[in-house]
Parts: sequence; C-alpha cells; structure tokens
Amino acid sequence: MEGRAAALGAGTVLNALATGTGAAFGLDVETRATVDLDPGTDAVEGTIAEDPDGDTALIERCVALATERWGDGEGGTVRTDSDVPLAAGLKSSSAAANATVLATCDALGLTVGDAGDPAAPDSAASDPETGGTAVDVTRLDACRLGVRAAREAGVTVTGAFDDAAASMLGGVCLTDNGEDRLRARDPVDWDVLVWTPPERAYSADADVERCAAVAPMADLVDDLAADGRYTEAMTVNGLAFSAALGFDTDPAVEAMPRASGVSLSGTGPSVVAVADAADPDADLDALAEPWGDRPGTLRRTTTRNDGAYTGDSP
Ligand SMILES: Nc1ncnc2c1ncn2[C@@H]1O[C@H](COP(=O)(O)OP(=O)(O)OP(=O)(O)O)[C@@H](O)[C@H]1O
Ligand SMILES: O=C(O)C1=C[C@@H](O)[C@@H](O)[C@H](O)C1
Repeated sequence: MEGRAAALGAGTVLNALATGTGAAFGLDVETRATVDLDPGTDAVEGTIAEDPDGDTALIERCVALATERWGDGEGGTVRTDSDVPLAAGLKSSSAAANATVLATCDALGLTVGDAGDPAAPDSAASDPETGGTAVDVTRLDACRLGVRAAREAGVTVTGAFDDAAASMLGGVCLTDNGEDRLRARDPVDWDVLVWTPPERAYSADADVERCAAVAPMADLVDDLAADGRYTEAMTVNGLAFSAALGFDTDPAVEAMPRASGVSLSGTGPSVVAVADAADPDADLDALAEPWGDRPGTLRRTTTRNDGAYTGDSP
C-alpha cells in the first residue's frame, strides 16, 4: 500500500503570531511524501531526505492521525524530499504535513478533492447529483488534520492554518487560525524573488510577546488583505514583524522601489519580494543585484494557484 503526494511551500502576507489571523500564498516549490502502509503494525517510521538527523515526529504523527481517521490504524514508513528549506520561513512543516496526509490517503486508495468546500478551487464540480466528482477526503479536511499533527508535534504557535491552507490550496489564503477557518482565498499571478540568509529560525522558538506588541499593525494588514490589497499588506507586515522579531529591514527598503510587495516570510529569516505583472515599476532582476551581494541564497519562482496533489503530478 504505497501512496505519493506533493504540497507547496508558501510566503507570508500576514503573520498570525500577533492576532491569530494570518495570510499566506502558495509558491512553486514542492515537498513530496511517499508513504508505505503496513497493516501488520501501528508503528510509523519517518525519514527526511535532506536532513537524516531531522525531527520526524510531525510526519509520523500525520500518518498515524490519517490512518486512525480514514483507515484501520495502519503503521508503516514515510519519507519526505523537499525543495523547501527547513526553518527558513517558507512553510516547510506545512508542506511536509500536507504532503504526508495526502500520501497516506493515496496509499489507502481514497480519492481527494474539494467537494463541499465552497471556498476551495474546484467546488463547483463537487456535487454527484449534478454530475460532479464525489471525493472521500476534501483537501481542507486533510489540511486540518496536518495542522492538528503540527500542534501535537509542537512545531507551531497558532497551528499555522494560514500556511497550511496556502500550501494545500495555492493562491492567497486569509484564515482565522484560532478556528482553522478559511476566510478568503484568491488566485494571484506574481513573479517571486526569495532571499534566504544562511541562518535558520524555528517558528516554535519565536518571541510571541514581541509579536503581540505589533497587533495594531497586524489589524491594519488584515484590513488591507481583506480588501485584496495583498502586496501593500505584505509590505506593512514585513516591516512590523521584522521589527518585532529583530530582523534587518534593509532588504525590504532595497526591495520597495523594485517590487510590488516585500515581506519577512513567517518568522524568518527568508525575505520574499513579489512582482505583479500589472505593476510597471516592479523589476525583480534589478532587485537580485543588491540582494545577491548578501550572504545566503537567492531563488526565483512564481506563485501557484493549484496547490497540493496526490500521485506524481498535478
Ligand atoms: N521536509 C520536512 N520533512 C519532514 N518534516 C519536516 C520537514 N520540514 C519541517 N519538518 C518538521 O517541522 C519542524 C519544524 O520545521 P520548520 O521550522 O522548518 O517549519 P516551519 O514552522 O514551517 O518553519 P518555516 O516556515 O520557517 O519553514 C521540523 O523540526 C520537522 O519536525
Ligand atoms: O507557527 C505559527 O503559528 C505560525 C508561524 C509563521 O509561519 C507565521 O507566518 C504563521 O502565520 C503562523
């Protein structure tokens, strides 16, 4: 019983650590999971290809919760391999959890889709009565199970349903992380430049009190995002949370004349700049020059609106 799936990394519009409301958008970087279920055991053993000594508790918990919910409590093995760097602010834990839950569904022979989720991308074709496709598991349910696993594994502060929804569904997802509720989802088509400094920052270690202090700015970012002004929202978010978490704001200042929006992603350290095709001033090639002089890596990518999938391709 082998199953495979992949889920997206994501960038931040609004960090939820101040108010519990967050927003993130799917990036064209993937984490893939392969799950092999064994009905003869309930033990799960995980491996992270890029980090053989990495903590596998999250992905092991994802398999256990998924077989408990949709299978017969089978154990087995799970392996992730990823283009999303760990602890870099690009939502590696959300991508790993989503890919693992979906790969477990795939191994159980379940169909996964968006039936019955009005906010999800293909819900219009979801009703069997009207000729749509019936599914066994919705992607949002799978996403919520991964968030539960992340809370139980202690790798998140709020549950990070914003990151998980963007990783699972693609597009910009605005969420209430207290209730694991998707408030809004919007497709976006941006070019993206990501600068990842050499250091790493685990979300679970972030200074939550400092983040709470910038709650009035988070409310402003929420208002901008709710109006669909995502690029301005992310720039305000980046300035506020860089200040709260002690990150340099110079990369953002360098980006502002050359990007439609720029933000510290998650709890850092990556900084993500986006270029909207309709913005005549955005020029990520020009931004790559000053950012390229900084230590660390530069990555060019785009947004994705399709999200996570089972099997080997979307
Ligand atoms: N590719 C992966 N495969 C398996 N587990 C992972 C993977 N990435 C992250 N994890 C799990 O999630 C934990 C937290 O990782 P990390 O801090 O990177 O997640 P994050 O909160 O999404 O942060 P960031 O947004 O900075 O990437 C890791 O210790 C590990 O247990
Ligand atoms: O652990 C968490 O709850 C979070 C971590 C960061 O990625 C944030 O960007 C996100 O909004 C919430």
